[in-house]
Amino acid sequence: MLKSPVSPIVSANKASYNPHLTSKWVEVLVDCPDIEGLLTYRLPSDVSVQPGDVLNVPLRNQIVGGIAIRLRSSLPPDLSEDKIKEVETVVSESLFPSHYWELLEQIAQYYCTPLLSVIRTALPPGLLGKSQLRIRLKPEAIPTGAETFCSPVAASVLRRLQSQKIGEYSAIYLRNKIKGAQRGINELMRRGWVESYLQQPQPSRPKQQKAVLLVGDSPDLTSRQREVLEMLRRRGGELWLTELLQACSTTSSTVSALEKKGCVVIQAQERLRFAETPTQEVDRAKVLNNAQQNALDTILGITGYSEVLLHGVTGSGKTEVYLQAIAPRLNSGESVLLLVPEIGLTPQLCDRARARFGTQVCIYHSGLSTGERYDTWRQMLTGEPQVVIGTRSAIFAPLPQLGMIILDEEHDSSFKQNQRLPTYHARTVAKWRSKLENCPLILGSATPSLESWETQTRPSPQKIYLSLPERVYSRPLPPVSIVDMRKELQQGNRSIFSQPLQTALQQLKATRKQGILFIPRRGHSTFVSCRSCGYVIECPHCDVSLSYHYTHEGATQTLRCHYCNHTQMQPPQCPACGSPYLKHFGTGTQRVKQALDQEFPELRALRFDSDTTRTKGAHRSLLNQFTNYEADLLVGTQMLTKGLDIAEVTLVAVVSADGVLHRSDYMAAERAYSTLAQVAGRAGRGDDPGVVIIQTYSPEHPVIEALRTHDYQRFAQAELENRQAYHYPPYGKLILLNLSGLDALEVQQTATMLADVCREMTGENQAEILGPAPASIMRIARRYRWQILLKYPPSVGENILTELMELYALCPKGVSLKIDVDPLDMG
Ligand SMILES: Nc1ncnc2c1ncn2[C@@H]1O[C@H](COP(=O)(O)OP(=O)(O)OP(=O)(O)O)[C@@H](O)[C@H]1O
Ligand SMILES: [Zn+2]
Ligand SMILES: [Zn+2]
Repeated sequence: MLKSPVSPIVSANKASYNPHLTSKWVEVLVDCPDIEGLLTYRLPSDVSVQPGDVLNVPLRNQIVGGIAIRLRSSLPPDLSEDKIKEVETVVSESLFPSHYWELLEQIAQYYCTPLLSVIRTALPPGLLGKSQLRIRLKPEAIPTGAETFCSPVAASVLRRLQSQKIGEYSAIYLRNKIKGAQRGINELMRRGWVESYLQQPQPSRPKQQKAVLLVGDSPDLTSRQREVLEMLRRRGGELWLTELLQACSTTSSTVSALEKKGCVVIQAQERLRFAETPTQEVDRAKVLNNAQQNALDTILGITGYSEVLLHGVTGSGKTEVYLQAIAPRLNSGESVLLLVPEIGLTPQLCDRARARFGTQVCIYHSGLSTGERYDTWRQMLTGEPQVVIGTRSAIFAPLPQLGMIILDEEHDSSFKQNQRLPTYHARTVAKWRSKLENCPLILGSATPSLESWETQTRPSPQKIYLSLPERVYSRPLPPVSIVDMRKELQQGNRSIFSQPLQTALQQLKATRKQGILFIPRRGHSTFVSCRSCGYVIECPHCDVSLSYHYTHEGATQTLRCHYCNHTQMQPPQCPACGSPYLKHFGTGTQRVKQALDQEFPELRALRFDSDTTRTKGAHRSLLNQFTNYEADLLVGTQMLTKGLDIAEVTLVAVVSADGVLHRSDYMAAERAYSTLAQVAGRAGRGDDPGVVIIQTYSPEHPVIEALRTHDYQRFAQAELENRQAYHYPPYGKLILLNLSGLDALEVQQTATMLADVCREMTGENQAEILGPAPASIMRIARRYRWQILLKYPPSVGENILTELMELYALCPKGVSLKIDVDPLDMG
């Protein structure tokens, strides 16, 4: 167990210890963006509070929402008792699932992050701000003459509530109208005559719309009103108000007149969250093949926690196994978390899940608006069985009855947060969470991360390896041919496309099949340099060259920084020597598309990269165009590697593998293998067999060799041997300290100082401390960057984590420190 860097949360479910007997104070996370830390409040003697309860507390003459984080039996010395205000009410008890706070605390400890930052990452913004406490009568519990039993103030609250037909008011209203109302409310609650509840939020505007429902008829209607009813009847008895008004060219007063006559009901309804989703067909479970059935049976047989690695080659039907494993969980009232690397890239998965489970599917990711995230959260808290499909941050989904966690494409590095604290990996958090919840964790991939692979090599009853070695219907994996681009050049071929690729492209049109061209980079060219003096145009704010962007004939030629997004026009001459001869090096998606247009004008190509998919729904619409055969080729970056299942794709070509092969960090080979194997896996998923062509200047590279033979195991084994030799993960642990600041010298000096502190802290033998050294890109967005890498045996790591927290306090104001535990991006 980790030592806690902060005083531990009193866990709500430790029955042996009753915290509110000894605790007089509670630390509260208040819903107020400009307040950084926790605020301390006094606990009223008659109120019991547990961590995780939602409270109302006074703040600056207002009552605001807050979450009880920690109970305290004594005050910190710097707080004086008379300054402290009292908790107003408990709005909602145990809003969060029981192990939720333990999980957050574990994350804070492991990722060297203040608990508060973890909470802010986990909870959607405004969770508390929008919650409004309402008080309602429980008429069945109120005896006759109730008023005479209670205090005057309670009686006046009671009367006020009874005066209202629905018997309820917001707490704020009552407090405004009745002096001392809170005391009265508390008393009524104790007597069980009223209850409080959190008002459901008003869902954010675009989703809430007025619908008109046809409910009856009436003999005295105007002809206009009849028309409206007739329209409703013809359209199935239900229409959005706006559509109805438009269809009948009438005004809302006509419709409200109809409502008064009892013919229609106007109702605010939630417009389906995914308005862009086409209406779903119902999808039934497929008959599984033997390997799938075996995997499913094993998963269904698991009780409690187990870590399952579902290793299925591309197109082996992993998704079908997930879906069939989810169904019984839902039926037994449990919920399931299905994490995917990027939601925009998996419209197919979301559609399939919706077609199977309908409205029980809930999509959660950080691209949702604040309102949408909030609504989805509230929906999850209800405890209704549901499948939450989401990205990394959905691991924090507050599902009360969690029955299973699935990570699809578990090898994908987007599961790791590397920008902000906590730098958590959703897979690591998923392991903790499924242990806490005592439920299975399914890790699915065609190219498992070496970490997950290695875990399986150490047998344990709670580790299960399942393999789907074949594609569905025993379709073959596509043969992979490697093209040596050096030879192409020798043979005088200067095109981006090798001879074999040209032939394949020509056949595509003839056979009416489709292809995918993978290019590691977006933009046109990676850099622009001067032919006369060699000057390379760089970003003014970062130490990187600018990429050349040129989308089509006649478009503006711009230069853009892919790190800070600085954009400028391409200068007409070299800024250094004035020569007009600037050359574009490297090949990006735009350039490939242009070359295609020139060399294969009969092929229609669509560009699929982060430049063309910036707008909401763009992924889906581009993929729709492609599946509707409005294009022959999809030309794109990394995005192509994830989950595309398009039957007509028979050709996959990697235009240049070198861009992914040659990177300097220890993960480079693993990342290259999985990226290229995943792209290759898009070919031949339908009835027609596929082919894969990989163009490279390094055909002898071991990654390329392994791809040629689809031999993941051999690749994994060889790569693990490398890792072991150099004590890299999974045989060693890494922590990367990233420092950055505007003042180059200050950053460097701080880095030197921190490295010394680390050396003292960890002692000899325990850890290897590498650096300080400038980051591989030393300046990004004007900030200078230095790094220190800690490398240590897995066994000693956890004590270090606690001590590392102290480093934050050592940094001067101008230098920010980010501690990245288990870094994947060494940049
Ligand atoms: N038992 C089955 N019978 C018929 N078709 C199936 C079966 N299982 C899966 N399929 C279909 O096979 C295709 C590939 O399945 P799926 O997308 O689940 O593969 P996958 O293993 O997730 O692939 P990848 O990892 O490459 O994305 C899908 O179109 C799916 O509908
Ligand atoms: Zn020049
Ligand atoms: Zn820049």
